[in-house]
Amino acid sequence: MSFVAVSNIAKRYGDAPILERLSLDVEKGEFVTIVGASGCGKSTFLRLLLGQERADRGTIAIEGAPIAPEPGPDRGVVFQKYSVFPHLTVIDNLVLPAEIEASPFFGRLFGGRRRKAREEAEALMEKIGLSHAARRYPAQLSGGMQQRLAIAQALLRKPRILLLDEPFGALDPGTRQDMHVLIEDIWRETAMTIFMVTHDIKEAFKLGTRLLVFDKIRHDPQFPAAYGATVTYDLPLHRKAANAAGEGTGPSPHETADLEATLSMPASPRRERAAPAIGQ
Ligand SMILES: Nc1ncnc2c1ncn2[C@@H]1O[C@H](COP(=O)(O)OP(=O)(O)OP(=O)(O)O)[C@@H](O)[C@H]1O
Repeated sequence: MSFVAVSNIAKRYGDAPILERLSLDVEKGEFVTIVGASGCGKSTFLRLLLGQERADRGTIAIEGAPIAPEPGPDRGVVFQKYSVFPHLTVIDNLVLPAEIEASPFFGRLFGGRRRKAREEAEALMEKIGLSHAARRYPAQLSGGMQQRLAIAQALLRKPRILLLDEPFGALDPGTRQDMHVLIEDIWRETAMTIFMVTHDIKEAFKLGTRLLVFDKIRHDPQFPAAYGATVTYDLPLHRKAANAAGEGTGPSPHETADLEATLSMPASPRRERAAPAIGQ
C-alpha cells in the first residue's frame, strides 16, 4: 500500500474537463515536483490533494484511508502569493492558528497554553530564520521573508504532506536559492512527503526525487478544451539520491533543454517518443 494513492481521478469545471484518468502512487518521504503547461490543472491537482475540492471520479487515499473531504492538519500548503495575515506580526501569525484551534470562539490562549504556543512559534522562527523579525508586520518583510513565514505557518501543525504551489515563483534568483536550501533542510529533517508545482524546470530537477509532467494525452484540434490532462511523464530523479550521498551532479543541459522544449508547447497530445533518460 503506497502512502498516497491516487486512482483514476477526473475533475471538471462546468463542461471543461481539467484532469482525467490520473493515477499515481507516492511513497512516504518522496519530493514530487510537478511541471506542465499553464492551465493544465497542476494547481487543481494540489487542491484535490489538500481536500479543498473533490474529484468527480476516482479516489485519493492516504495510507489506505480516503482523503478527508476538507483540509486537515496532516496537509500543509504554501501558495505563490503570501497567505499570511497582514494585520498580525510574524510571531502573532504563528501563534494565532494555535489559539483558534484551542479556542475557536475567542481566538485567545492564556497561561501555560499561551506560553507553549509562543515557545513553539519561537522555535519555528529560529528554524526558518525569522527570529530577528518577530515583531514586524508582513508588509515590512521582503518577499523571501514572507514566504518563509508562509512555510512556517504550513509547518505549524506538523503536516505529513506539504503542498507547494509555485512557492518561489515571485522571488528573485538569489532569494530562491536560499529558499531551496531551506526547503531541502526541512524536507530532510522532517521526512515529509512534498508535492511542489513549479514553472522552473531546473528547480524541479534540483529539488525533486521524482518529476511529473502534466499534459493531455487526447487532443481534438477543433475543441482544444475537450479533454483533460494527466501524468504523461513520471521521471525518477536517481541523480538526486546520488546527490544526497554527496555524489553526482544536476541534470545535463541537454536533459533540461529536452524537457523545456516539451513544456514550452501548449497542453497537447502525448508525444510518442521516449521520455528523456534522467539520471540513468
Ligand atoms: N474554480 C474554478 N472554476 C472554474 N474553472 C477553474 C477553477 N479553477 C481553475 N479553473 C480552470 O481550470 C484550469 C486549470 O487550472 P489550474 O490553476 O489548475 O492550472 P495550472 O496548471 O495550475 O495553471 P498555472 O500553471 O497557470 O498556474 C484552468 O483553465 C482554469 O481556468
